[in-house]
Amino acid sequence: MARKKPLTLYRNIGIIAHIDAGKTTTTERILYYTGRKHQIIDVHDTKDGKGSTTTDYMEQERKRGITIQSAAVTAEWKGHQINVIDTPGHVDFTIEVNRSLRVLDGAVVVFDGVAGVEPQTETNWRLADQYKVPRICYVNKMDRIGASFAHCVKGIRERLGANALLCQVPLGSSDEFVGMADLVAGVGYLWASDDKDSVWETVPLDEIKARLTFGASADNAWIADLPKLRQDLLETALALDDDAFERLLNTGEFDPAVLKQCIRRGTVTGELVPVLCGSSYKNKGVQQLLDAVVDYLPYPGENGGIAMVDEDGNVIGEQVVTDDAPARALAFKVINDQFGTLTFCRIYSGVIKKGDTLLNVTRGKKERVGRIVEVQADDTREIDEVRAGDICAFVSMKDTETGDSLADPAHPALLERMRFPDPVISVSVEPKNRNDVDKLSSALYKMVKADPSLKLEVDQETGQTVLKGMGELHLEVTIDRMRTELGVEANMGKPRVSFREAFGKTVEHTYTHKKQTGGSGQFAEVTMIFEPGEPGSGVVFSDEVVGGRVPREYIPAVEHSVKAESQEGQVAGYEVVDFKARLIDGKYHDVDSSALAFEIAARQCFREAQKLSKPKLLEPIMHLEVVMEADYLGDVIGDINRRRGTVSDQGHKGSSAFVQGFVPLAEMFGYINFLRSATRGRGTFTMEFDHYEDVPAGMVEKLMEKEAK
Ligand SMILES: Nc1nc2c(ncn2[C@@H]2O[C@H](COP(=O)(O)OP(=O)(O)OP(=O)(O)O)[C@@H](O)[C@H]2O)c(=O)[nH]1
Repeated sequence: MARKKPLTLYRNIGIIAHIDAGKTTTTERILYYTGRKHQIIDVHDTKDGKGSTTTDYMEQERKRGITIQSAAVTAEWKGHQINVIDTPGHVDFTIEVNRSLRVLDGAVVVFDGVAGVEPQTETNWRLADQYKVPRICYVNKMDRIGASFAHCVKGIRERLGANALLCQVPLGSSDEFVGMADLVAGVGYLWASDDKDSVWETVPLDEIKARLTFGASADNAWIADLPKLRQDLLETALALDDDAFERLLNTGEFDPAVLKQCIRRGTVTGELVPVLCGSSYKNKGVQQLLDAVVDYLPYPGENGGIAMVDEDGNVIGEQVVTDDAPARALAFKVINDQFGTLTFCRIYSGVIKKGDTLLNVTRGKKERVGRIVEVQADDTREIDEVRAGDICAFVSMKDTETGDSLADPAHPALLERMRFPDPVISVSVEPKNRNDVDKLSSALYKMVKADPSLKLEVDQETGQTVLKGMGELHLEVTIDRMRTELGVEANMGKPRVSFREAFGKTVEHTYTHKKQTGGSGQFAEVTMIFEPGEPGSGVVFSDEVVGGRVPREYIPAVEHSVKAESQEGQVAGYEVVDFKARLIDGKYHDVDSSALAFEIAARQCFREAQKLSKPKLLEPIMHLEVVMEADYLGDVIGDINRRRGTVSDQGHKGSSAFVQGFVPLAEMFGYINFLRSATRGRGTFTMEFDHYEDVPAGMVEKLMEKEAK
């Protein structure tokens, strides 16, 4: 069967922003205006427990009012199929944004018109840069008191470094926000009311001023400048087309279709970032935003295909987005709910039908395609086939995890993998009810499978199950979700920092393992050099033995033993990272040597060498940004210094102040409580992992004492 809708009529977009900028509200309006939903339920209402928005369907989302789970929803607009992924704003869930960006073709970045560019917007913006995702900026909440389009645009230009192209400017702000000037079409839109079905009147640009009755606040200065702003837009956009640009300069004329093509080309290549405005809550600007998604964001493949890699991750080719190629898809999210496993995939090429068999190339396992569903948040619709460019979920796949490549078994190919950060914080987890041990481990396994920024370990000494993640909230939410989604209740221990250890200097060391027990004995000797490596270089083993002084068959035992032992360092039992272990010499005995003897010798050699190397303890350092009223700035900075932090930037944004800096995670537990009391509940902060750093010499014991409590 041929394709029903050409690829050019598809848009796979993400909605990304800082927490509370209005992503969920905007997604809800998109669903309303595209006719998928007939009643608007506001986030305001759900926080009061009055209803449920389509994307915030999980209980704890309603409770916390933040979108934890990103959900993919499908909508139709002017003949286009728009797949929207709503992503959470909280930094502990960056992973959600990360994996969405990997499979999307374009993004709408939502700003709170009052707050402007916020820390998480910056983080997400940089991620979108990394994945080269074309963007449109939508300055939301123009109806709020204090909204300033000018301030927001300044932030987009200066803090994000974007070549912002003003395609719209607001007409009025806060309760005077009545519409917008569309600089591309050269007209203004004035809404009759805030009602969701309110219509707008289209007014010529030069009549706008006369129609507006409100005063000249700073953010209304635009209104006097509309003709100039339009000229700026024309010149910036048409500069991408030599002929059109020349015509504009010589005659003042241009073809509106060419103007849109230029904006589209500039957006797709990342040279331009169109800026729009509106108020999703007051139902203004969402239809225009949808128009811009269709007009300016790329269709699947317009911006190139997806990289294919070899087993070491080296790029070996590109898969073009087309139906006429073997099936290739990337799993970007796995959700377990009461109906089983949903594996969300982006199809890059080919056609996949119900009943097909695919190869999970990453794991070398076959997967049968049972049911295929298109997802409209908590509502799913079954479909028979999916094609290049589609986003869908496969039901009941067994072995596929986030980041895995699926392909036609006759044409396997690995697609570029997603990168996930290592977790920096851990908690011990035990079942509330003693009989639930098995249920808990299977639930934890499911959670970890669905979220690659979680890790599960067993503490060697205590035998406790340890869950590792990206932040306190991340772990709390995971435990909460196990309860609500899988019905397993668990108790969490105290959150602990994932410290690491490293060799302090290069050490050469020999260890002889000799044991005589009755008959046969044990004998092995190894001489090894341990060298500290660059951050991120990992554990590298090299066999440099000459003349068979350690027989070949025992070398894997040495390597295995060093790697296993590096999981528990000599400073305080943390993983030892980034070193090179060189096996340079050794001795053996014809009768008494064995793999086990060499394993023991290597283990002891590693332990003693690490102790001799003046080992270092490393701790995760977080990037922190705090926003508060200016009066509290001094207290907040003083506190950062007390927590062994450093301030990298500080300043004022309107009546509020901000401070940025770096702080050790070990000093940051419960920071929210400090901030609440120090700022009378008005301060907010975001924090994310930045890098590992040596713990200062005098602090190691103190920290370890604190950890032991
Ligand atoms: N005044 C005003 N409030 C808005 C607007 N859009 C959203 N809000 C409100 O802002 C709050 C946050 O909106 P959400 O849509 O939940 O924001 P979000 O970005 O999805 O938040 P997270 O999912 O928690 O990251 C809610 O109380 C919304 O009603 C707007 O245009 N104007």
